[in-house]
Amino acid sequence: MAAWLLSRALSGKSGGLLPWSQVCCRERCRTAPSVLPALQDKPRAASDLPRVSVWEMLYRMLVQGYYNRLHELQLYEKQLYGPIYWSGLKSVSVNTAELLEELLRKDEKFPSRGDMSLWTEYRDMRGFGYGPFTEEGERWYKLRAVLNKRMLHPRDSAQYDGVINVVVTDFIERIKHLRRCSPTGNLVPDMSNELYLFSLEGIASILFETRLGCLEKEIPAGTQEFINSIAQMFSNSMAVVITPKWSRSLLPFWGRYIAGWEGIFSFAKTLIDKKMEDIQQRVDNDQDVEGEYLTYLLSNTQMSNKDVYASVTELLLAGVDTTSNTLTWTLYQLSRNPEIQDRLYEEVSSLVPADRVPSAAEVTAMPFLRAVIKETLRMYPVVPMNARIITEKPISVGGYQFPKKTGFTFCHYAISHDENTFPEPYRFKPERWLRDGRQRPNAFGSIPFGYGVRGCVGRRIAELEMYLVLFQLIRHFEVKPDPTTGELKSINRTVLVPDKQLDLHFVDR
Ligand code: HEM
Repeated sequence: MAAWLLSRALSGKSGGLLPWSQVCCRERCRTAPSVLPALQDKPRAASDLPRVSVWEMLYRMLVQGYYNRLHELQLYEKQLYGPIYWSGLKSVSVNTAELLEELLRKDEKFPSRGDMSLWTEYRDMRGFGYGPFTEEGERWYKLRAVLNKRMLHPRDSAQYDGVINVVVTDFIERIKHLRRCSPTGNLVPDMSNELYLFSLEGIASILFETRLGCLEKEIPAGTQEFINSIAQMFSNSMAVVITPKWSRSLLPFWGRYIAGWEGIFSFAKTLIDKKMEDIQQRVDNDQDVEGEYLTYLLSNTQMSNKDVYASVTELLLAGVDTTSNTLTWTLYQLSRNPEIQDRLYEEVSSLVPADRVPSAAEVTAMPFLRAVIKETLRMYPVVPMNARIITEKPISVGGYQFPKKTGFTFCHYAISHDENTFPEPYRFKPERWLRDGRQRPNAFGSIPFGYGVRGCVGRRIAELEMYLVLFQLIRHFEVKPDPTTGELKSINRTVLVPDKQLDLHFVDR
């Protein structure tokens, strides 16, 4: 997901880049504004704000090597320039919860994150439609109205607990198998990879209504090719953004990038076409058409096939790395905080009898389980920055007046590490989210799924997947760190990922 962030960062339209630099900041530190006092009635001109030039951004990213720590740059820039500043020519970085709230409450009817040409070009070439990520304006609005049904409301997503629980059960079996293969009998190497396979299998079983075999001992060849295609598309995206169009026939990146998309779409299309044939057969035989999400899209809506291909593919791409990396960070933190893990175990083992798997209603009613995921997403917002372009009219934010078409970059990572909102921001403290009489943090301090009508459509599914798998993992195993792993740092690969492999011990309860 988040291709738009990649292209914005590199085109200088975004706020989030790098360093901890030695670049002289003395002057800027003196001039960094705070937000204007509410008493000042006349908004100031946007040109009064400090500005990070495109060259500074490039220097920090390429020379100082912060290209993969864009989230850390948000913290540094806040010190340097204050809570709101220009990044490049067209984008303004917003770096406090209060300003973020002010801006998002003024968001438009058809919110836009900006240029998505990195993804739309392939769809245009092949005549596919656009999905929820790439579509804009009224067409996007209508598309979301269709996609939201059966997905966004907790009541709708709850119906997938059976499908997800089957995948979770297979995942637990896989963990047991991997443990047996290790010299100590309980070590599972490379949890990020395992959780990626789990997340792909989980979301595909909802979207395609079929199993891909990611959790089998031998992953089927077609599924492996699909996984490789996704990796190929993402790994060539950066090169495609930074190299000029004229070089596409000379350099290998564009060809590989397109080949990645071809593999992704052809796999998705095959599965969707097959489902369509099944539905047609049932209709021809006067049988009821029953099914999950894909059946709903194919049989109950006005969507054309090419729109279904695009939407299902985009939902799938958005739903794998996000969920799997959040789970990776959760297990990492739980392994290092045994007292928090014990408290979670107490909750999961006391609320559901040991001989059955939990339902959606049961896991969503577990306050500590929910708090653990919420705290993980605060510390490691898997989408560490986001964006909006306000296209229709001028807008004032923080006492400054911006012309229409101004882009805004949201510094989610820095905002969710602001110690004014979250005391001890670098400590994993799920209890800060409990509704037990304590004061709740500012809601805009951590909005990992975005906000408003353009917010994450898969949020409820993602939460359900994460609750169900975490429940089973913690009920079955005590998760312990492997001493060779040490401390993990987060790096930015459009989503926040660990800088090295995470191996964990799974000891039977
Ligand atoms: C931990 C898991 C996830 C996180 C943290 C996450 C986060 C986000 C964020 C921050 C956005 C941008 C929202 C905005 O601009 O206001 C987004 C958009 C989106 N997400 Fe998720 N997401 C997750 C899982 C999923 C899953 C499982 C799916 C698919 C079922 C999904 C599908 C999408 C789609 C399609 C969009 C674009 C929506 C639009 O533009 O209308 N996400 N997500």
